[in-house]
Amino acid sequence: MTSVSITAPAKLNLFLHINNKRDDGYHELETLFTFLDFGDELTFTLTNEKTISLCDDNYGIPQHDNLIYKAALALQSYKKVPLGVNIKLIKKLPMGGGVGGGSSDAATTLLTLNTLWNCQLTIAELANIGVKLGADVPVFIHGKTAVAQGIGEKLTPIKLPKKWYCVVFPNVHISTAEIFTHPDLPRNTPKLSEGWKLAETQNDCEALVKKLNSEVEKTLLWLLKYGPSRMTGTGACCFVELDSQIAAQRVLNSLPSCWQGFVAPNSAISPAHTQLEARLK
Ligand SMILES: C[C@](O)(CO)[C@H](O)COP(=O)(O)OP(=O)(O)OC[C@H]1O[C@@H](n2ccc(N)nc2=O)[C@H](O)[C@@H]1O
Ligand SMILES: Nc1ncnc2c1ncn2[C@@H]1O[C@H](COP(=O)(O)OP(=O)(O)OP(=O)(O)O)[C@@H](O)[C@H]1O
Repeated sequence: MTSVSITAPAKLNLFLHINNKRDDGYHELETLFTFLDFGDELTFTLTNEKTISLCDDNYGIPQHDNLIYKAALALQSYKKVPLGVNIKLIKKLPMGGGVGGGSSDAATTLLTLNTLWNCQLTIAELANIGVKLGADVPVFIHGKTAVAQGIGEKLTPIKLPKKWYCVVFPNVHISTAEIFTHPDLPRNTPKLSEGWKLAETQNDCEALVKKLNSEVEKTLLWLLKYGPSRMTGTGACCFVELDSQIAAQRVLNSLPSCWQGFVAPNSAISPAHTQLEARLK
């Protein structure tokens, strides 16, 4: 049976501005997404029955709630696919960490099964299925470093220099919904003007998350020793950007044992796309 392993990469929000709250409760954002060359590992094995099954070393998410299962089911129903799949997940990305693990798993599932099940959907069609699973899924489907607007689905690709990141998970899981519904969240950052500079941006969730979670505040302060530190998404992961692998690894080597972390370079194209393309050649 055909079997293929593909990475579901982490993302970082290099900045995250909240411009407005919409009537449906979602927020208008401007955010810069970059992918990291590090992520969950998903192995897909096709089956002749229509069953979709997931094996995930018990991460505590029931199968029917898992975004991987939901993504596979959504594509199978949309294209009336007569085949099934067994999916094995090796989870490396912290859940509720702001690195988009669940969304990335869902996007990698849609991209890979589109190929393995020969669905022939376009990227736009897959993103349309994906956005119903989460606001972050489309950027992983498009797979290019981009500034996102809307709720995160209107994407403008952008080029960034290669950098290395040390990403730290302070062992607190933060609910995205809790932050977005909090009365103290700032929601009126003006839209970016032409010629904006990264140094003039911020993460609008950071002050609130720091106030609610002292571990996040401690992590940001600790990282400041090595360079400007920032939180990704609604947290809890925080990162520092460095010019070399050696410098990033040095930060990780001195990480207090109460936190976890990883080092990775950014990747202009999502590793999931690069791996799938290499497989198709
Ligand atoms: C904050 C980010 O991580 C930035 O990348 C994302 O926008 C969140 O994306 P996500 O986790 O895929 O979000 P969803 O699963 O769609 O939504 C989680 C929760 O966040 C809120 N949410 C999400 C995105 C957005 N633009 N406005 C929101 O208010 C939703 O009301 C929902 O209650
Ligand atoms: N395959 C999956 N991996 C991780 N979380 C999943 C998955 N499927 C469903 N979820 C649910 O989605 C929630 C958010 O998970 P995720 O790891 O994507 O958070 P996050 O990194 O904070 O995302 P974001 O930055 O997009 O808000 C989890 O708490 C979990 O309940």
